[in-house]
Amino acid sequence: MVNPIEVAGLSRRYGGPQGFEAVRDVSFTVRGGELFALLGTNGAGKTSTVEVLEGLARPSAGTVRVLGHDPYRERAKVRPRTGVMLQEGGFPSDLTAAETLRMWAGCTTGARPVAEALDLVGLAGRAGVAVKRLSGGERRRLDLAAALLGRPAVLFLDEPTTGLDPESRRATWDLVRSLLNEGTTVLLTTHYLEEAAELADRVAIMHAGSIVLSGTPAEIAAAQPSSISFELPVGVTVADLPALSGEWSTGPAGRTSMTTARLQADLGALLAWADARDLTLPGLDARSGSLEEAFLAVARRERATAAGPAAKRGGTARRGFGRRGDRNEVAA
Ligand SMILES: Nc1ncnc2c1ncn2[C@@H]1O[C@H](COP(=O)(O)OP(=O)(O)OP(=O)(O)O)[C@@H](O)[C@H]1O
Repeated sequence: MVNPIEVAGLSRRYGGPQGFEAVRDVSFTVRGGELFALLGTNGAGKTSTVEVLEGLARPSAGTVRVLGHDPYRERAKVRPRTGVMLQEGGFPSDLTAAETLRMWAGCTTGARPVAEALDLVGLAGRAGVAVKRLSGGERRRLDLAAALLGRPAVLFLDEPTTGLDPESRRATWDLVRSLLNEGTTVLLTTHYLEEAAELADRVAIMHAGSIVLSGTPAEIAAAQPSSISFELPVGVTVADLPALSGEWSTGPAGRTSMTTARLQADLGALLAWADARDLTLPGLDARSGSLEEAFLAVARRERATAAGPAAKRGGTARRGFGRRGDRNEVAA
């Protein structure tokens, strides 16, 4: 069976052949009923990638297939079976929420009843309110309702919960989970790592137009080192601490920390050392690697790259990071 989303060697350039390459040789597949999350810092190329999948732009190189079709050339075949929630919906501000969806339903094959779509996103009580009077979070939910009108087989969600309060965000997650259970395939971009960890079957972290890390959230987290940190007790210096598998260092906030691939053994040894001296380690924190750590490591490398002489994108010198063959993939 064909995967609902197939991306092979995708590149996207703005400004013609000599222009700026925002997406470079990106490949991934999304299986049926799966949620795939694209993560990355601002400007990493997520939206530029998703726009090609949505059929809004043509690739400069490579191929994309959505439900087995080219979403740009075969838009008429793909569009009725996909739902798209852009970063900005841009609905006319004088129409009410219900009128907006009715207008949208007019252009949608086999649309759900408007009342059902409003109910799904928790806006049933706001049906008669003009878009301009909805809060930012309510507008975001109206965008989602519009994307769901056509009962799409493939749903593109570009930062769907930006501006939502924590309760609405969780309600949206529940809705996305129920759509996944019904077999919908979802491509999500988000800046909320908790959201990706909650919802995604697989994630890819983009940097400077390329995928630099991909796998399940658990695989990515497990590939990150764990850490131990605490405040030095009075009268103790870093030199007094036991020698463990990592190096101790003291950060600007005065916390002493160590990264380790052997969290349990190192933590046990540290606690035994403290017990033997009757010491309390204030603010002791021990944590396993996380998706957030992986993301921050990518962002740190980005800053280091940007500070170096090879920082210019679109030029020839882009040393070391994110190049083909230089990827840090946890799993393909
Ligand atoms: N129309 C355009 N013309 C030229 N450059 C563009 C255009 N649109 C985006 N870019 C550039 O392409 C790069 C990728 O942008 P894109 O919007 O895809 O990133 P993103 O990962 O979605 O970022 P964000 O998280 O901020 O939404 C950025 O450097 C951006 O400035």
